[in-house]
Amino acid sequence: MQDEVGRYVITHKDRLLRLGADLVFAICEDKQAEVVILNQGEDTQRESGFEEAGIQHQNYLCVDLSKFGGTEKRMTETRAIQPSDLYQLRALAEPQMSADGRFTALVVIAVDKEQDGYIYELHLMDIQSGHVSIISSGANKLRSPRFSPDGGQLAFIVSQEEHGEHVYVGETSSLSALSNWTLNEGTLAGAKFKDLFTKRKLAAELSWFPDGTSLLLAQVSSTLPDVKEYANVYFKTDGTGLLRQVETQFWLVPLEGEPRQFYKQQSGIGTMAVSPNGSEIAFTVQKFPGKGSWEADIQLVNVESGTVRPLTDSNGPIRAISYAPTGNSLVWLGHQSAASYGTESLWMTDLVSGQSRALLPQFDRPIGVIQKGDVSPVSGTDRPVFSTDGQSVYFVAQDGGPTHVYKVGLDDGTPVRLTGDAQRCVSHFSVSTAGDVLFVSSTPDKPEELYLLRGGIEEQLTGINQAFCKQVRLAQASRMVFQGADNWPIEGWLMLPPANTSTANTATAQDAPYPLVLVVHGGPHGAFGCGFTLKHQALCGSGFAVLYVNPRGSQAYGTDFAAAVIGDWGGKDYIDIMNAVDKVVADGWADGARLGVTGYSYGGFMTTWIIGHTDRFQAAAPGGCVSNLISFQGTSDIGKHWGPKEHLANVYDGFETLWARSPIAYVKNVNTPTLLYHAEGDDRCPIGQSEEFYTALRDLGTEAVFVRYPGGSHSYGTTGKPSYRVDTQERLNRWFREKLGSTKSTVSSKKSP
Ligand SMILES: CSCC[C@H](NC=O)C(=O)N[C@@H](CC(C)C)C(=O)N[C@@H](Cc1ccccc1)C(=O)O
Repeated sequence: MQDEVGRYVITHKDRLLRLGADLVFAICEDKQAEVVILNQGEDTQRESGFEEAGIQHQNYLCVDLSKFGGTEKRMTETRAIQPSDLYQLRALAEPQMSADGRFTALVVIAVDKEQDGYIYELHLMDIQSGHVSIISSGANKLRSPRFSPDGGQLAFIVSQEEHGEHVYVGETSSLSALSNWTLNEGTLAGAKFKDLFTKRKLAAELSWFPDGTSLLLAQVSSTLPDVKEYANVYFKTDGTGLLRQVETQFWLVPLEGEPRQFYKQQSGIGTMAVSPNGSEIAFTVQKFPGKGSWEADIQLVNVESGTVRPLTDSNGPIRAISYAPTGNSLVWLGHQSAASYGTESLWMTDLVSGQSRALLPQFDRPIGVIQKGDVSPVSGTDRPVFSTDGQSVYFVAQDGGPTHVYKVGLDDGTPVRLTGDAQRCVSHFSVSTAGDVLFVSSTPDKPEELYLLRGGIEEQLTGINQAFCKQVRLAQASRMVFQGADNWPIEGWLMLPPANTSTANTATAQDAPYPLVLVVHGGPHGAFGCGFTLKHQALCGSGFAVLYVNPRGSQAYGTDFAAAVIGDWGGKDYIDIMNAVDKVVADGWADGARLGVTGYSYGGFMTTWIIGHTDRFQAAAPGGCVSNLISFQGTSDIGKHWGPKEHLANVYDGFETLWARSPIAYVKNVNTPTLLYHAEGDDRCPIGQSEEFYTALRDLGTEAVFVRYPGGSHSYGTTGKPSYRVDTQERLNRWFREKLGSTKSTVSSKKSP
């Protein structure tokens, strides 16, 4: 305890006794560290099997050292971060706060190395005392924790493979008195939980009816025959596979008594919400299920009669719907554009007229979580929330790199940013009735933690990844603005390998120029941002500088910027990217003779495009790439409706245009050693796209390696088997080390990054 600990928090006194209480007290007194015993009673649950689940439950001990003002110092020995650190990192999701602001619920996800899967925990924290009860569902996915309107109950869903999906509910006060519990095979042995409702498959969400006596759940069943027959242009979706016959049933599930099915339909649903008086449900449906396009509509169903009323006649996607407290309108995320680069904004629909209007007509930025780093296997939580007085709406938006929580008045259209001005990424948020904002946030050099914004003051509530951060050297990201084609400003970030010192995470300017790996994002209408990205950190940990930029086409810089890549893949986007590379080489940060390039999806397209147009890179690693825009249109799940809009050409009357923009057309020019990687189950950019490019490279005698991951989907790199995720990054690190080396080279003057 070298003055590193400000407060020693112990959950149960008997644990301290086992450690030798007198000795601990004496050391703490000597070092002026405070001892806090959260629970004076005996720790009767300690042998609940929680440890077997492989999670360290002392996580919150680390947190509070900084929260309570303890001096935070780095351990004397740190090590380079590596791909397998995915096994150490935790993802945080779906934060919720009880109505009285006393409790928070949070889903914490860890990687289970042995089972090659994920472990889910529900953390219930008493904000005042800091006491945390942890309910582990092990390898069973736990989601949708929701407090009842008065905060007295907490419900959540656990998916248990062959046992179906279970909805559990318990009293918040009893749960918060628990220490740690492990959920086994459908029962919460000994805990004060009710196993309320079970179905084979439930839609993602769970909602309380306003009187707190029942829950809304949607059951989804689907069938897929052996021999499939399709008569629509659309027949598959990446991630879920071939189109199925789907039925959705809405259930009202009382805490006491029999569940009642009040409506069913022969199609799936998107999101749903309960009206403030509980009489009606709003839900979204796909508008043209056989077309594969993204238009959705809102429908309303009466809970008593089961009658349905269509509300909207929308031209674009609709998701994340929320009722106004008056029950007169709904807000949602989506857009009304036919373009392939349509950016989601914040909309409000009047429940009488069905008319919709944009609440942020001048704020041309994507609303919602569009990037959140690459650790978490689950999507962001970004449903807009009305203030209790119904006069304004809270939402998250990405403006350039950072993603923040904002608030907008219903009639003023000007967003006010609420979260601090750090280069940060808010990935999940919720708002209490008192207006407290609970959110999960990360930065390029700090993984996800939970924060509370109350009365204008922001407080970090957890330190779940803090112990890990103290073990490793993390690279910092320096924001830069480059000059792109037509002199457009192009935002990017340079990360340098952190110095091998025990005192700081600072980069070693004296070691420049570094071998550099350029990383290109997907989309092209994705965007890099400020989320913690293990890919970037692990490359830096291997000794590379990492450059990532948002070329034209990226979201978060306005519609015109996103549109500027349409019909021009490999054109000015390529110049934007290469100008950034030129700049960091010219400024002495990167060694122009040791350059690597990698990217996924559209980033894989750009990687294969780059090596067909320049020999400046010594190694390339395209992942989940598109190499042939012609075969893409007939084989990708979105090929037919999205491809022609993006490339302004289709296979029948724009063959030459598509060919001219296809990396495979330039494969003869490639001299760069290339490692291709792809998931075999990818239906977005089917593996044939890599097969075509790899086959041509080998046929032409160019050095190439092809790595195939069984199953999975286009998103296997964040949602797939952890061992495949780690393997991918280890191969990338090895490939670039082998081709670029990672040691210091000589020369060069440099400017500040
Ligand atoms: C629902 S249509 C959106 C398609 C989306 N493009 C957005 O710009 C997309 O899936 N793009 C693929 C590549 C394309 C099929 C050639 C892609 O790059 N996906 C990336 C990232 C991404 C996904 C969705 C929206 C933005 C970026 C990926 O999956 O990593």
